[in-house]
Amino acid sequence: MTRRINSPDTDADLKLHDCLERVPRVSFNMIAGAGSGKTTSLVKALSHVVSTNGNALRMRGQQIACITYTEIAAKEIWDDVGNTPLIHVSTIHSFLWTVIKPFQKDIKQWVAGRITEKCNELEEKSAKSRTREQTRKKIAKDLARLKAQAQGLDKTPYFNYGTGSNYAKGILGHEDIIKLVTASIMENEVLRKIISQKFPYIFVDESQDTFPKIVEALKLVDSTNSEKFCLGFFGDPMQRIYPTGIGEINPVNNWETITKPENFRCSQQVLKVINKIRKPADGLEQIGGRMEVVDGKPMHVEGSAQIFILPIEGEEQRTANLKKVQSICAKMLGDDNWLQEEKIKIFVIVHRMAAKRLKFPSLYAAMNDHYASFKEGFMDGTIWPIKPFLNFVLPVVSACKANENAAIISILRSQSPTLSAPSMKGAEVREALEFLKTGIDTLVPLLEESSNGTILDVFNVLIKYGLTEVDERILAHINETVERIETSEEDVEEEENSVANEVDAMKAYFACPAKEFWGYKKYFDQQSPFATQQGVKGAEFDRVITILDDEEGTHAQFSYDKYFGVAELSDTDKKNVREGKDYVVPRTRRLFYVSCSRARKDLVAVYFTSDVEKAIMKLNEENIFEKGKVFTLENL
Ligand SMILES: Nc1ncnc2c1ncn2[C@@H]1O[C@H](COP(=O)(O)OP(=O)(O)OP(=O)(O)O)[C@@H](O)[C@H]1O
Repeated sequence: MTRRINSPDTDADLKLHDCLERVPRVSFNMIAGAGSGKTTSLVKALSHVVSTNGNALRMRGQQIACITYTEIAAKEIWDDVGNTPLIHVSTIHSFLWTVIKPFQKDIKQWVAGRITEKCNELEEKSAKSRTREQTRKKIAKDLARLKAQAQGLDKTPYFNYGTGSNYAKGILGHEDIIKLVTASIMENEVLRKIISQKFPYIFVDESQDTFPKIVEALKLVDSTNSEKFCLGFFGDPMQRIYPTGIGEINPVNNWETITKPENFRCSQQVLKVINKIRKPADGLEQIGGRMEVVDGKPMHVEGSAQIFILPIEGEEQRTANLKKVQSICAKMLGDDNWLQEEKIKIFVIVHRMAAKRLKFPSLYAAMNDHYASFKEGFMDGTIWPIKPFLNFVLPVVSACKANENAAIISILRSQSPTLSAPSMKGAEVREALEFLKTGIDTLVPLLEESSNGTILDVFNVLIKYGLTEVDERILAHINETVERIETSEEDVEEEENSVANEVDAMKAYFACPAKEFWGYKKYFDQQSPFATQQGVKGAEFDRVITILDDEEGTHAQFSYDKYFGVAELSDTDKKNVREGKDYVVPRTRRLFYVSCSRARKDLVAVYFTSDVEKAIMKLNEENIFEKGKVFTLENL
């Protein structure tokens, strides 16, 4: 068992354990600030149920469900609770799929309805007089595709869950899974009973970012079988990052609300900063702070928190200044770890900034700037254009560099179409291996640091030597057989997802230097010091640099200049304020809160702004960082 399980029970833990033991069961909502040990309480609750009720659950074939926001978080919790089969830890999509997958007949029926719904939407759009001819052409194609899929449904034997829906292939994407399962739960009492019987406990971590529809559906499962079912949410509305998240969850009458006043993560200086950031939002002030045993006695960790306000300047100058900040911190704090990449974490607002610094800017731009459908899957490595690199090129070239011949042969055996010919025997195998060796000898130099080889060059080698299967969609773009249909500008979503954009993205992708994939891989494997401010929820690090830079961000959602009062609010912002809606200032405050609260010991904010003078004035007024902890270019 790990540290999390071993940390002492707090009052909140005792209250929670009481909810778990009471008959009839009591659902609860744990709401507490950053680093207060919500995930720790969750892990301890899981362990508590296993030890008090495990045998009964085992006998009835029941499990405790724990829903996390990311696969990484799921793995961490899974490791924490010691991998027991009584606990089902997964992301929400994967959990919902577990719930619905036995009902294949109903899924097929729902898909048929969904296709009809999509067709109706398209037909309505096509019928509108302002729809342009080009858009109509695309709609006609989409309609034909959907109708073909509807006809092919009978032949689809089984539906599965994937990243994007492809009904003909029996794949349901994330969006469809959410729609399908929430609708089924809301409409079907039997399904609700089945869920609560199979999973008599369902816990949701990071509940502030859960879709409202899912919360509603789970609440209904709770009320359907409340005597024997326990639903528990663990969250912090101040840490809501995504606009689709529910934020605050309204408890139902008989639910317990559990709060945690402490912060166990942050040093004294960091705690002061995050309390001040939070003050204008809901005023919650955490107490305590990180403890360490010094000379046998538990002591508060003092730590440090400072901000550097620097001019925007060019990209190179910014990178140079960031290095200088690290040097100053090393000197000021007497800690050389600030100079080592693996000992610090740098939070950027968008991946693009990390991409520039890790030397994959064109690859990033190709996958982000043209075609909306590629964006999301690029950063988690799930989109089809990059699969041959992740599954074949990078592992093979790495194995070549390390002289691991057995690994190369094993990859080729499982992937190479040249080797898969059923008739291959004796001499033919030898010849094929020679041929593949020539292919690999041609491939490796294309990925060298000194090479100008492009991604298209790499694909040509893969195809010529039959090193690995290349997806039909990639082949179609290489052979330029994908028709470039322009869409009108009247529909942004349509525009972002048009075939023309896919063609542009693939063209830009093919032209990228292949060697950029090394930087991408480092980032993707989380081996670089960079992470995004949105992506670090739930994590913690000793030394944190968080970069506040509106120039780098293309997100209109966040603006540090507006947050600090350096830039004026736009008319839309003002309208949102008047209407009491969420807007850029609270949104940026929450992002700032999440990133600063990741620091266990030292926190450095580096704020790049076009108006340094005004920023200094505003920060001194705000007093988030103590006097003497606001530095400028002169201090570097
Ligand atoms: N009862 C406790 N005693 C001592 N340390 C604790 C306790 N609970 C949690 N911690 C430590 O505090 C840190 C934060 O815990 P945890 O990640 O569970 O907090 P959280 O509330 O889920 O954080 P966040 O919402 O900011 O992601 C971890 O290092 C954890 O080990």
